[in-house]
Amino acid sequence: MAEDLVLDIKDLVVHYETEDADVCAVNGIDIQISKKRTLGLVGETGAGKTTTALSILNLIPNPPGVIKNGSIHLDGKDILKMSQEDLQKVRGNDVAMIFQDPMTALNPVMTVGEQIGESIMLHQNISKQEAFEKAKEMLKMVGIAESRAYDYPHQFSGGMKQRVVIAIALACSPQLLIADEPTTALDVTIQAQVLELMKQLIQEKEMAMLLITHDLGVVAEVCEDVAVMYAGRIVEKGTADDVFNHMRHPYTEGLFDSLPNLKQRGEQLVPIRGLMPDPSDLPPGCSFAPRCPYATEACTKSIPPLKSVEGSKTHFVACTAYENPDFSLRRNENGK
Ligand SMILES: Nc1ncnc2c1ncn2[C@@H]1O[C@H](COP(=O)(O)OP(=O)(O)OP(=O)(O)O)[C@@H](O)[C@H]1O
Ligand code: NI
Repeated sequence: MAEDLVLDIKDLVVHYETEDADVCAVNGIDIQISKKRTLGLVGETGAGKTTTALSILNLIPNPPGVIKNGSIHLDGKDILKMSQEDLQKVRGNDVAMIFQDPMTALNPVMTVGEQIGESIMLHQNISKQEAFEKAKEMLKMVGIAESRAYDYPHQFSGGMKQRVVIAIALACSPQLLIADEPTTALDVTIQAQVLELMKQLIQEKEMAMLLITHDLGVVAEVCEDVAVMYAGRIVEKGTADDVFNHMRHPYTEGLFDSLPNLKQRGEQLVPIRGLMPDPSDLPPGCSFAPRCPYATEACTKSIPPLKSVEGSKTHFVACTAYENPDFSLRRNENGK
């Protein structure tokens, strides 16, 4: 297991120190991802997901961003201690990142074949001609006819553009693929196809993937492991089965209750009351306490650590309520 570890983040703390505030975007998180596995990082807007992703490439804009603490090992190498030169190599060869809007990653005045070919040439010492032939193969791999290599991005639909972006990302055979809301801009049916493709490629190429999303439906589709992030902390993590079928954190329950598109739900949608706290002014104790239907005074006293759930090696939760051994979430009561 340990030798398969691709990404190992320990106690990462990232702030944005702006003129008028100290934004505590990421407040001490741990993430591990092994080969052939996908971890879904879920949470509301502003939870710190993208900040976490950018940290992995040491791409936090500085100023105002500052990585205050932590280590990030990629295949055993500490990213945060690397020289700029080594970092550049890692960015091109070991990690690839895909964003929500495929157009930002594509050049409108180059054919997609040329663009994929260019990415291949950055990593392999081959001629333009050979790279173009390989680009065609990559297109086929992502389900696009080879003949389309001669077309320009605007001739493709949104879903196909994102497939092209995936082909470019995979041209360097990265060990880790970071996908930040990769399908949010796509239609639901296309979304499922692109996710299915990514899932299949992770297995085939023996990569690891960090999939960032606010959509638990997407996580259910693709991820073996899940980390739920709230106000810069991971409040619950585990296998998809742990988090979907045996959830422990009131925030996770809140996310499920407010979700429109998960199969097993017959109930009414209930949004989580209130808003996530301002990360430059976090409340004392558990950050979710002000919105939590189960919160007691104890929850506002100290920040609950992420503790392993009794009897499980994979499931962790950060919630003071479990100091009472009889506590259980409303959703779990019937199932107990
Ligand atoms: N350059 C910046 N300067 C100041 N604050 C920033 C900067 N970038 C992000 N933040 C703040 O850091 C916090 C975390 O932002 P981040 O983008 O990591 O969240 P996220 O979980 O990815 O959200 P979303 O789902 O909206 O993409 C937010 O409060 C955000 O406003
Ligand atoms: Ni984001």
